[in-house]
Amino acid sequence: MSTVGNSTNIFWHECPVGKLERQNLLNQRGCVVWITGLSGSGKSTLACSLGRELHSRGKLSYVLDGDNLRHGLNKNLGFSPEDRTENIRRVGEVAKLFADAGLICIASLISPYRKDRDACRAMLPDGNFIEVFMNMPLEVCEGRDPKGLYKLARAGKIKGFTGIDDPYEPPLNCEIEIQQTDGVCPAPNEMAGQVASYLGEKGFLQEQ
Ligand SMILES: Nc1ncnc2c1ncn2[C@@H]1O[C@H](COP(=O)(O)OS(=O)(=O)O)[C@@H](OP(=O)(O)O)[C@H]1O
Ligand SMILES: Nc1ncnc2c1ncn2[C@@H]1O[C@H](COP(=O)(O)OP(=O)(O)O)[C@@H](O)[C@H]1O
Repeated sequence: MSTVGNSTNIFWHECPVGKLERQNLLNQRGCVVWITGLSGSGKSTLACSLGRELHSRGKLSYVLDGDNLRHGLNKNLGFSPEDRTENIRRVGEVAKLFADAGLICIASLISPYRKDRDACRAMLPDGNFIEVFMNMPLEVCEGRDPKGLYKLARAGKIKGFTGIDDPYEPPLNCEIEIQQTDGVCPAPNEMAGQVASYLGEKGFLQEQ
């Protein structure tokens, strides 16, 4: 195809070393673990704990954290619905490249809109987008409030804060759900273990 989006007269260049060869080199399979949930639900905590767990098993992963990416790649974006959609689209595209590189890419973003997450899922081969829903009640997230943002949002000092005056659409068909048992949240290493077990069962932690 020579026209894509606003680009005309462009051509795809195939490289001689492909995804399969990279995966064989790494003895793993590339995929995207997409962690979604409210601010304070534990997305970054799970992402880091999973990264550590995979590293200890000799598996190469990389964390794409929403907050961090807004310091660089996405620093021209705010929190309007359009900007959030563009934020998710860009991270979806980057995550797809990491998965193609053979890595286990861990993306942790609020990603509040279902259609945006589904668009990222559609970028990847079937089964290679693993959606993890941090299903923590708003009261728990607000009670943690490590950055004091809920307090500011309640005081009207931040407008359009997810869960307060901006929507969060929970996944309908996620692969993994992390939730409390009897009001207790699983410890970070338990959450990471749950995701790592899923990756193992699905064959991502070995070459094909
Ligand atoms: N209005 C508003 N709503 C939600 N969050 C806000 C807002 N303003 C700033 N923040 C901070 O930005 C972090 C979320 O960035 P994301 O890129 O993950 O958001 S999104 O996916 O585009 O919705 C989020 O980080 P986490 O707490 O780690 O989720 C907040 O620290
Ligand atoms: N499983 C957990 N158990 C107890 N506290 C947690 C857990 N996960 C996260 N936290 C705490 O909750 C707060 C928010 O976690 P964080 O990972 O920054 O959330 P998010 O990235 O979704 O905003 C932090 O203070 C963190 O230490």
